[in-house]
Amino acid sequence: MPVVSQTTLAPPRRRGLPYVGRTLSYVRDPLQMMRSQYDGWGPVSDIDFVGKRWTVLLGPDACEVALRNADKAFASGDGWGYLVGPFFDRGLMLLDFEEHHRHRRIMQSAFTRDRIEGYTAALQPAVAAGVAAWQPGASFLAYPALKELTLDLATEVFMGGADLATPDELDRVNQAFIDCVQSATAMVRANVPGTRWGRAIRGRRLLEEFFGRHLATKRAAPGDDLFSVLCHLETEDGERFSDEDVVNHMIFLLMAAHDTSTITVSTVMQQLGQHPEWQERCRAEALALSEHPTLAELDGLVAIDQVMKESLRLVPPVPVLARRTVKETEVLGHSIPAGRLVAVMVHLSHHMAELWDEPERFDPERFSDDRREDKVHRYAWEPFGGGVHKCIGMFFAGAEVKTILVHLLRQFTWTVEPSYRAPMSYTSLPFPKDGQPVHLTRRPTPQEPS
Ligand code: HEM
Repeated sequence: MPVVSQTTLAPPRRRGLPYVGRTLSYVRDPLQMMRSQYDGWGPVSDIDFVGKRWTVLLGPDACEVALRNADKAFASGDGWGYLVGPFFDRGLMLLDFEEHHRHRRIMQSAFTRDRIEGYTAALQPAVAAGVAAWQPGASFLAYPALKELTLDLATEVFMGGADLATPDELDRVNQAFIDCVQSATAMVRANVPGTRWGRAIRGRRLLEEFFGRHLATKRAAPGDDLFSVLCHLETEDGERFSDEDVVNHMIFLLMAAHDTSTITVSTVMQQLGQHPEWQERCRAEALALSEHPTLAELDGLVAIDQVMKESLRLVPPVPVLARRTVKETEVLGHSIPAGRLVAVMVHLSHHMAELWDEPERFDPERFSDDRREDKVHRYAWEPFGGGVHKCIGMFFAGAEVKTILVHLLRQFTWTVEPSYRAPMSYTSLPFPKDGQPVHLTRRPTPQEPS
């Protein structure tokens, strides 16, 4: 049966500057760029972006077609591959179809509830100590402090502790990740010294060498950290990851987990700093938990959960998902040829007045049981994506974000100017360029948790 019907039209094309196209508009203000694209050109249209022609999908109906991928026309690896492929080569998100299914089946056992309970337990002392070391002040830069904290947590939970490497080496590993991620919107996409792409190539080499060097130790002794777990996973049919697979998956997992969780907590801190009533509600929940909250306790949080979801709505850490068509296909009456890069712009769905009541307002209760605005459309709220590539670390991410928030709320209070709008960078995953200052104060008489 033909997938593309006789009545389909090519998507309308919005022309921009040669080669650069709409890249600068996106980097300046992605939401504004998406809105103007949707209002003027509809849910399916073509643009030039970072040197290529892309079909842009906007709104939940169009995003759903690509993410559900019913006719298996959209490949993730070839889409993301254009943006960050050489640097996250053969990470789970870069694999497709049968091969993706096989690797995801093996990796799934690293993300069972039991495993996440183990990782969450390992997080608790590390978060408590990390947060306790913060030096409060009137212009405390929340974002870099959170980034350092989540990197330390990744070292603990993903790699099995700081014994693996010296602080200097960990700094180099961190920088290598940053270089790899920042390649996404590079205009020069070749190994030219001094360019983002060139730095990313060196970053990838450093990461391969780092994980390759520690692999034998992890293979030799089973442990509870993710690196060891990946080395020892085996399905019922005896399928395991090769050494190369483990290195590729580790590099991708650390990238996938790090900036995403950091920006989520950072957005929550901004919002709670501007909405003291919500900060107090969340603090009351945090103080009611045991010293080292279990996964079940974190699951029972109501206000903190709503605030986290609302922050992920306002600032989705992955605003656009990349795909490439492997055959001609159709989206909402528009034909898309084989081989076309496709940008699934989920960010806009989070801000559409058709889906959300006053979308620009911070209103966590929209996620409460009696409102559930996110249920208006299956793809209205999609910070973790959808379909077969939906984030495998979603539940772990929730546990990590909540753990950090619980410890922050117990140890500190903070405020943020009501008029403050974070100046965001969108050259890779979003982050506040000014480090997101907050007025942070240690709580005078921290109540002992019950
Ligand atoms: C708030 C934090 C996070 C957000 C918002 C997030 C978001 C996403 C999104 C949107 C995707 C889908 C990409 C696509 O379809 O193109 C994804 C995939 C993925 N994420 Fe996350 N992520 C987060 C945290 C994590 C963590 C903590 C881990 C691991 C511990 C992780 C591991 C992965 C992996 C392996 C994939 C690829 C899944 C596949 O292709 O089958 N993520 N994530």
